[in-house]
Amino acid sequence: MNRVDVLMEAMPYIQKFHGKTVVVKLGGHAMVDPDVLDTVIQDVVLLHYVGMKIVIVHGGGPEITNKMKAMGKEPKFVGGLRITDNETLEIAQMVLVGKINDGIVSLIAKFGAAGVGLSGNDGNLLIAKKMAMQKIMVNEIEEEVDLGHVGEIEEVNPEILERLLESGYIPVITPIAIDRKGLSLNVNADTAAGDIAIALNAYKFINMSDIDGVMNAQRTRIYHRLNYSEAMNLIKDGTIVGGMIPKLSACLKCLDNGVRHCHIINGNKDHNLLIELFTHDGIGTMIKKKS
Ligand SMILES: Nc1ncnc2c1ncn2[C@@H]1O[C@H](COP(=O)(O)OP(=O)(O)O)[C@@H](O)[C@H]1O
Ligand SMILES: CC(=O)N[C@@H](CCC(=O)OP(=O)(O)O)C(=O)O
Repeated sequence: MNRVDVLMEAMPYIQKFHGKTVVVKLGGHAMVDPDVLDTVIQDVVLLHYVGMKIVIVHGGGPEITNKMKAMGKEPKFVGGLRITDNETLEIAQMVLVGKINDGIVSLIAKFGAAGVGLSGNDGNLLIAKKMAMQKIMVNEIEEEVDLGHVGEIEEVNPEILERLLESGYIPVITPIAIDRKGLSLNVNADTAAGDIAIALNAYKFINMSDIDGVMNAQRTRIYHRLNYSEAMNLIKDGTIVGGMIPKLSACLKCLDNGVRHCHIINGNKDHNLLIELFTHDGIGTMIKKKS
C-alpha cells in the first residue's frame, strides 16, 4: 500500500472517532520493553491530536512482583488477585504511583502532550470496599482466605476525568482505590479500567496485554471479531483461562453498560494501537454486543 492509501484507509475512522472517549488499559506485561512503550505512548498522543479523548489506566503486576521478591517477600495470588498485606500495599503504591504512573506521564510529555497522573483518591475517583474473604481448596478442603488490602470497586466518580479531558489533558490512572474511611486498597487494573470506561460512557475500551488477542483453545489462531455470546461461551467452555478471564469479563461488563466496542491487543508490538483503530482488518480481537 502506498503512503496515501494508508492515510485514506484511516480517514473514515479518524472522522468516526473524533471527540469520542477511549479508555486504554496498559497491562504490566505490555510495558516490559521501554522502546515499545515509547511507541505505545506515541500512538496515544497521536490519537489525542486527532481529537480522541484518551484515558490511560495502567497495571504493573510483574514489577510489583519483582520488587516484592527483591525485598524478600513471596507474592501470593488468589483468583488472580494479589494478597496484599501492609508491606505489599506500600510496595504496590511505590511501584504503581511512584514509578509506573510517573513514567507514563513523563513519556506523554516527551511526545508533546500533557498527562496528569491520578490515583483512586484523587477527586474520589475510585471508591472501593475491602474484598470479602475468598474460598480456596487446600488438600480438597475448602478454606477461607483474607486478601488483605484488596478492594472491590463500589463507585467511580468520573468528574475529575471529564474536567481534565475538557481541558486537553490525558489522565493516567493507577489502580489504587480508597475506602470510605480514606484507606488505600489495591484493585485489579483490568477491573478498574473497565469500570472507568463505563463511568465515562466511553465509546471504546482497549486492553493492551502481551498476547495478540483472544485465541482458540489450541492457541493456533486469533478471533479477530467476537460478539457478546461468543465471548461468553469461550469463558464457559474453558478456552479462556487465567489472566484473560478478568480482561474478557471487564469487556463483557462494558458492553452490558453502553461501551460500544472492546478490543484486546498486543501492547508488545510497535504501533498495534494505530493498526487496530485505523485499518479495516485491525490486528487483535474486537468484541461487540452483536456481530
Ligand atoms: N484464550 C486465550 N487467548 C489468549 N490469551 C489467553 C487465553 N486464555 C488465557 N490467556 C492468557 O492470558 C494472558 C494475559 O493475561 P495477563 O498475563 O494477566 O496480562 P496483563 O499482565 O497484561 O494484564 C495471556 O498471556 C495468556 O497466557
Ligand atoms: C489486587 C491486585 O491483584 N492488584 C494488582 C494491581 C496491578 C495490576 O492489575 O497489574 P496488571 O494489569 O499488570 O496485572 C496487583 O497487585 O498486581
